[in-house]
Amino acid sequence: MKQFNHAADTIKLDAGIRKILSATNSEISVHFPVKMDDGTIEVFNGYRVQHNNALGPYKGGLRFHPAVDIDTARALAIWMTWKSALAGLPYGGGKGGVSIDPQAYSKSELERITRRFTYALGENIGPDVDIPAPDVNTNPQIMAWIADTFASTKSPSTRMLNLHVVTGKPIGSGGLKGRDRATGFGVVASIKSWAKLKGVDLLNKTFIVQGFGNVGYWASHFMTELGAKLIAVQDASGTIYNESGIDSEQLHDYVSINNGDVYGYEGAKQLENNSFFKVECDIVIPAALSNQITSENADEIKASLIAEGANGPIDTEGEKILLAKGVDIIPDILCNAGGVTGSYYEWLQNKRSENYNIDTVLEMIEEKLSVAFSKTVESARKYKTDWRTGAYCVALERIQQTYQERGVFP
Ligand SMILES: NC(=O)C1=CN([C@@H]2O[C@H](COP(=O)(O)OP(=O)(O)OC[C@H]3O[C@@H](n4cnc5c(N)ncnc54)[C@H](OP(=O)(O)O)[C@@H]3O)[C@@H](O)[C@H]2O)C=CC1
Ligand SMILES: O=C(O)CCC(=O)C(=O)O
Repeated sequence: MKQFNHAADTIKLDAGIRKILSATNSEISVHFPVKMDDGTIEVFNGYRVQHNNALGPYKGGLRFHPAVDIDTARALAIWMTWKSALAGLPYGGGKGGVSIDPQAYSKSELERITRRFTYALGENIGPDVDIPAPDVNTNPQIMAWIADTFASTKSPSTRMLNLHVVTGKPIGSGGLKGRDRATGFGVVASIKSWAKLKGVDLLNKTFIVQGFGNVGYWASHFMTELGAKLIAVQDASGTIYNESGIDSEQLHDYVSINNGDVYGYEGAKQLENNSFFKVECDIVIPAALSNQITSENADEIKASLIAEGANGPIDTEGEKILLAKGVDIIPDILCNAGGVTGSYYEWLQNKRSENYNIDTVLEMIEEKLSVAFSKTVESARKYKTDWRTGAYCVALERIQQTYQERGVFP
């Protein structure tokens, strides 16, 4: 809300629209029972927050993590509204999840948890209402279970018209070729735009990545393709470092047989967790959770660029320190918008019964992000402000325009 208020002041946002955007439209909290493998019943807490739908159906991921609660879902839903608006997509913002550690459950328990959660959400989601997608600890398999459960509540004649209730599905179930890499690809597309703007050659530039899941791995993959060198990675299991470079593909193979963890990878040495952000490098890519860079560690960062793959990785105090040091920050709502943009093309291909090829998808994502990057930089120049505020201003102006054209009530 601090970020929103600052941008709202900057563009002198209409007072009524400011009130509307300061509140969420709805906050759904469900408690649903699931039978465990041993026959006992557990009751889970799930959330879906729908912030605003002035531009189109609510859109945003579902997270399965012990830290998910209504506040997390609210912050993430609000960011989705700005992100979709900035990328020029016909969506509003929503986000949600279930408060669980998925590692504590078997695959069949996770399937039942996902299906009961979907059932509990009922008509609050739908292809033209609110369209979930993958986020932390959720994946194409989970999306397929959601699509199947949601569609099975419809009459047989309309079942197939409901599968795009979620994006990020497996390819065989209407998923988009390239949605798996869309967010990491978009992070690197934004870094390329930054490099072009600043006249920086990315060849041999060093980078570090926090989080080596979907976003962290694919960002590393595309950075490596450009000739940049990955030198440190941190995930929940620990921190690894090799100044001569870490092979992102080998690490990915290792992680996939090591319970998702980078810890123990032989091609690098282990570091203390609190040394991660101190690593001497050119670019930092946070791709894990929120509030990782704060007033406690912002001063330790030596890079000239932070590309926010994660949502909200830098808190407002940490950001002030970084901006004062002259560090460039590509804000989350721009930098990680490749994911929701890929989701948009999946939704569109489902609606149109089409099947895009991967080169077309990546081209379309890069084009949208390059436009969003230019608009952000222009807006920051116009309002003499930082890039995050510039990006918010673009998003808020678009939403303000729609309210002013249509009247206050969507
Ligand atoms: N998936 C998408 O399309 C999009 C994701 N995002 C954002 O990107 C971020 C990552 O999402 P995604 O890659 O999908 O999620 P994944 O679940 O695929 O990966 C999450 C990664 O974060 C690591 N992690 C978790 N907790 C910590 C911690 N305390 N310290 C360091 N690392 C940690 C995990 O480590 P471990 O495996 O050891 O638990 C894992 O490597 C999130 O902020 C998400 O909201 C943004 C836009 C789209
Ligand atoms: O793909 C989507 O719809 C949303 C992705 C997401 O949750 C995000 O951008 O944070």
